[in-house]
Amino acid sequence: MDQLGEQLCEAAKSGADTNELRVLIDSGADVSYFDGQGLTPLMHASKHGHAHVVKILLGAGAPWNALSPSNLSAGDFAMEAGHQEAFDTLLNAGIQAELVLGTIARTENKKGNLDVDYLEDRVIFSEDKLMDSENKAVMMAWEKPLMEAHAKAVCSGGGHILNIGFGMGLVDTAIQQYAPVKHTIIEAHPEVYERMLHTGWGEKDNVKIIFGRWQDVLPQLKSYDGIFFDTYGEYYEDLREFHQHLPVLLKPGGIYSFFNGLCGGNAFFHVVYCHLVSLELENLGYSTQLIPLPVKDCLGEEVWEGVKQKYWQLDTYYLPVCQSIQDSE
Ligand SMILES: C[S@@+](CC[C@H](N)C(=O)[O-])C[C@H]1O[C@@H](n2cnc3c(N)ncnc32)[C@H](O)[C@@H]1O
Repeated sequence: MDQLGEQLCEAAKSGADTNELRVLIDSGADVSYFDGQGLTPLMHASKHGHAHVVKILLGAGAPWNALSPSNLSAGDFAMEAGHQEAFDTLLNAGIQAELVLGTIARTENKKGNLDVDYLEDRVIFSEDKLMDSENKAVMMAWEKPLMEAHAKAVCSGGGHILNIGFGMGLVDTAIQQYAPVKHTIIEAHPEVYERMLHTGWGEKDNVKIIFGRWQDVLPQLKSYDGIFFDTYGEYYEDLREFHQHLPVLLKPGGIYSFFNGLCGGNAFFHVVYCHLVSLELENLGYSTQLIPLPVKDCLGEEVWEGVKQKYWQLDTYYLPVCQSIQDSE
């Protein structure tokens, strides 16, 4: 047991004054210390709403994204207890750190894992899911209501719709219900593509399928009234890269949306990433509205049977609806 670390945890818990904290830190107390409960000084301060302590610890280099044994971060503790000032301070720290380092999403892809060779591996189709060769879910049927809501958003202006990532075809089936003038689908996995052809997607009058990675087929694309993005085995960086192309791909007045599974295993990290992606889109000239959709009821434990990783563990899904800031004014 580290005496100074323990003392710092106690001081953080009791909301000690600035001097006391400084003396401890200057004497070498480890701001990243985990006590017997697996909690850091920052988690203790956040849990008890001592915003001044949170600021000092963050300033001294305490990691904002450390996790407790139950996978909660300091921000989760502040959020759960309703400590607004501590929460805002941690949120700001998280956004700043991720803007500079992008540490979480660079090591985690959409479904929360590293999947470099996904496009070369076999996939397994079943009625309620599409899995990769390691039994990680590429797409699951519980997302159907979400996909229907995404389709409604991107089809709101009619016209020409682009969807990236066919998966189980849930969003594309929903898009078809809006009878778009033209419906372009990009799919990169050979077996998913084959299945699209087998199930008649290649024969629909208004559908154009482009086989390949979106990164490679960009020169074949036009501009669209609605765009949806939902790939697998990619990182936040890929989503960011895709966003750089929006000014060319999205027509004036168009609507863009994407599957918002960012850090879907941790409520606070998810909030950080919702802010981050909105900020980055704003820098490109797009406003983002996040529409809350409750998902708790369609996500019982049985849904995850046979699936290697739960890529979504939160009660509410925030559906992004993005449009040019000029259009939204
Ligand atoms: C999560 S699923 C999409 C689910 C779909 N939204 C639905 O409603 O069923 C992701 C799909 O993106 C495809 N994909 C992965 N990387 C891609 C890329 N770089 N370009 C195009 N498609 C990609 C995968 O093969 C998979 O079919």
